[in-house]
Amino acid sequence: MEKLQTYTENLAILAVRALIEEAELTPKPGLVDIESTGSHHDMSIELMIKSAKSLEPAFREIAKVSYGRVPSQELREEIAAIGRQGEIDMFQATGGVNTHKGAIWALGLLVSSAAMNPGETSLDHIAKKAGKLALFPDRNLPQQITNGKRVKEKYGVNGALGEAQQGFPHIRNICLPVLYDSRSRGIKEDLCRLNTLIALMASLDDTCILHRGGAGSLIATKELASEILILGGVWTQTGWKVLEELSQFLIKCNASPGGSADLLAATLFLDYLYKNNTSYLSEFSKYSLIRK
Ligand SMILES: CC(C)(COP(=O)(O)OP(=O)(O)OC[C@H]1O[C@@H](n2cnc3c(N)ncnc32)[C@H](O)[C@@H]1O)[C@@H](O)C(=O)NCCC(=O)NCCS
Ligand SMILES: Nc1ncnc2c1ncn2[C@@H]1O[C@H](COP(=O)(O)OP(=O)(O)OP(=O)(O)O)[C@@H](O)[C@H]1O
Repeated sequence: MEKLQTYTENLAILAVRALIEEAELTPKPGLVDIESTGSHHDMSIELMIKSAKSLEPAFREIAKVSYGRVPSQELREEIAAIGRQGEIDMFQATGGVNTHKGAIWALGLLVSSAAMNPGETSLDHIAKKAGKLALFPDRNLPQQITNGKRVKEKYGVNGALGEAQQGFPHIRNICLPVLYDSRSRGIKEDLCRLNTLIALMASLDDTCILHRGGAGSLIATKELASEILILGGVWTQTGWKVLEELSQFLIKCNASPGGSADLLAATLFLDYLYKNNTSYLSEFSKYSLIRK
């Protein structure tokens, strides 16, 4: 019983920590970070941190109900109800600003999957099992039109739902390999994470960018991000110059890669599981690496 409590508690703490570390990563093109609010006029770093912390009870509850279970229709709907309560908690904490809706979705599913199989060390399996859960329909989903639904219909892209249902291919095939490859070159951790974000932006059909900036913005974002990678990464002088160009471009068209930010946070969460094998992490001190 005590072990279960420690484990589910730790998963929730790590999910919040991933959100805070994503927000604090600086610089990030178009997104909220420590030095800039990017293309978001109603957000700040303080608001992002407050929002992240407000989500801990929802993640804890998701971990608790998922513990030792397998993906099923019943579990899917239980998680959806908790996720929606998490959204309410977020809006309450932020005074109505959508700081983390997409992140609740991705991290909620991954927390659930990690709790289903305590001790699972394959990040691939955790991401794929989260995808199996997302394949069950949520029959209680409110029938409201969202920004994501609008652009998915208009441009025929997958969006957050498709990414999850496919078992998070961007995390498995791009983020984790890029993050680990960058680290193996001895690059500073912040730059490894930033390069991972850029690799995501070069490939993801981010409905946040499509909704605010249209197809032209998404194409240009992907091109500039790809150029950074071709130039050798954000740590090269020429790569850094294009990164600055990308930031200016996103601000100019008021677009933001919110979906990529969510998947970076989800990658960091999986990375903590890998590094710490959290199943029995008992000495973890709450938010130990998080700035006050
Ligand atoms: C599937 C969700 C994200 C709704 O998606 P939809 O595209 O309709 O909505 P919306 O535009 O409001 O939000 C999408 C968000 O996803 C992120 N995103 C955008 N593009 C992508 C992408 N290609 N891949 C991943 N995430 C993306 C962005 O942050 C964006 O803001 C989700 O909110 C939902 O269905 N929630 C119900 C609660 C639930 O089932 N929770 C279970 C896990 S907690
Ligand atoms: N550091 C970050 N900065 C900004 N957005 C982030 C960050 N991290 C994650 N996000 C994601 O970006 C999404 C918010 O993007 P955006 O404001 O474009 O969405 P929206 O509310 O659908 O659009 P709009 O604000 O135009 O109505 C959140 O759901 C969140 O999950």
